[in-house]
Formats: sequence, structure tokens, C-alpha cells
Amino acid sequence: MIQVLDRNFVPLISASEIQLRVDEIADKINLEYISEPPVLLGVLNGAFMFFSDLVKRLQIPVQVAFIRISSYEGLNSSGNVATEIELRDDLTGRRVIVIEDIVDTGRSMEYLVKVLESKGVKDIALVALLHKPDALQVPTVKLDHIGFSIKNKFVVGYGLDYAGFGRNLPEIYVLEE
Ligand SMILES: O=P(O)(O)OC[C@H]1O[C@H](OP(=O)(O)OP(=O)(O)O)[C@H](O)[C@@H]1O
Ligand code: HPA
Repeated sequence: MIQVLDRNFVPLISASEIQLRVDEIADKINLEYISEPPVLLGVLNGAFMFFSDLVKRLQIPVQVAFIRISSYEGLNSSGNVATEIELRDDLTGRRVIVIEDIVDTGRSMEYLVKVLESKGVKDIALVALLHKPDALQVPTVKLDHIGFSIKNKFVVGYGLDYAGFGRNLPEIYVLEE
């Protein structure tokens, strides 16, 4: 068990399980984008660790870009998604792979897909390390690669935070009942 601020969390996914899954997702991307270099779009802050591990395993030419959006406050989704750091890169006509740490309600992904479509990208693939199918409120959000489908419970670690803390943990923990 670990404590992050005022809450206790128990282990859910080990660092080695995460690394094996990242290998598998990278293998697929290496094959799918062999003929045209994609732009990997990292969604800050939560995706920084997954993004870094994934991009190191890509053997094809790639470019990287980042956007910062936010929707979660403490243990709950605020229901509102806003851009906090704008996308600066020109993605017109590019194949974009969105890299997220987690898809929970799906509102952040829905918002981001609209932003990218308005910029005239060629196509969009959605990749999330974690997915909570029972929390999804936007059925139109379809993920291309998912690391792990998990229960609708609050998690921290490997980029994911509780009130800003816990992002540095190399494994994923779930809130103790
Ligand atoms: O599917 P949703 O319900 O939209 O939730 C998923 C989003 O929530 C978290 O971001 P958050 O807003 O907490 O910002 P952060 O990445 O800086 O932690 C997470 O990183 C996703 O971007
Ligand atoms: O379970 C979660 N933990 C941390 N951040 C999140 N953002 C969406 N869901 C979560």
C-alpha cells in the first residue's frame, strides 16, 4: 500500500507489465506507419511517461508534438475540457497518433479529435495506456490501441496524478476501497 496526500492506494499494474504492453503497442505502430512518418501528439501532463517509453521503442521516422488540456479535478472529472497550452505545430495533412495516459469519460479525447479535425489532419489514431469502459460517456470515441482496460476506479502512477502528486510512480495503483 502507498499513501498519496490523504488517500491510500494499492498496486494494480506492475512496472514490468506496463513495459511489456508498451513493447506490444510500439510493435504495432512500427508496422502501421512504415510508409508515412506520423506525428505523435502527447497530451500533457498525464501522458508524459507513457509517451516517453513508447517513442523510444519506435524504429520508424516520427515527429513529436504536445498539447496540454485539462478536465480532471482531484478524484473527479470536472465535465469541462479546456486547452491550457495550445498546439503550435502545423499538422495539416499529417497522420497524427494521439498518446493519452487514460480515457475515462472520453470527453478529453472527444474534444481533442475536434481540435485536430479543425486543423485538417490526414487521419487520427487514438492510443491510451488505460481505458475505463464503464466510465465512458462519449460512445463515439473509438480507441485504436489500449494498454489495459480497468474498472471504474481512481488510479495514480505512471504519469497519472491525485491532486498533482503520484505521477512519478513507475507502476499504477488504485484507490483503496
Ligand atoms: O476521459 P476523461 O474523463 O476526459 O479523462 C481523461 C483525461 O483526464 C486526465 O487529464 P487531467 O485533466 O487530469 O490533466 P492531467 O493530464 O494534467 O492530469 C487524463 O490525463 C486525460 O487527459
Ligand atoms: O483515474 C484517474 N486517475 C488520475 N487521473 C485521471 N484522469 C481521468 N481518470 C483518472
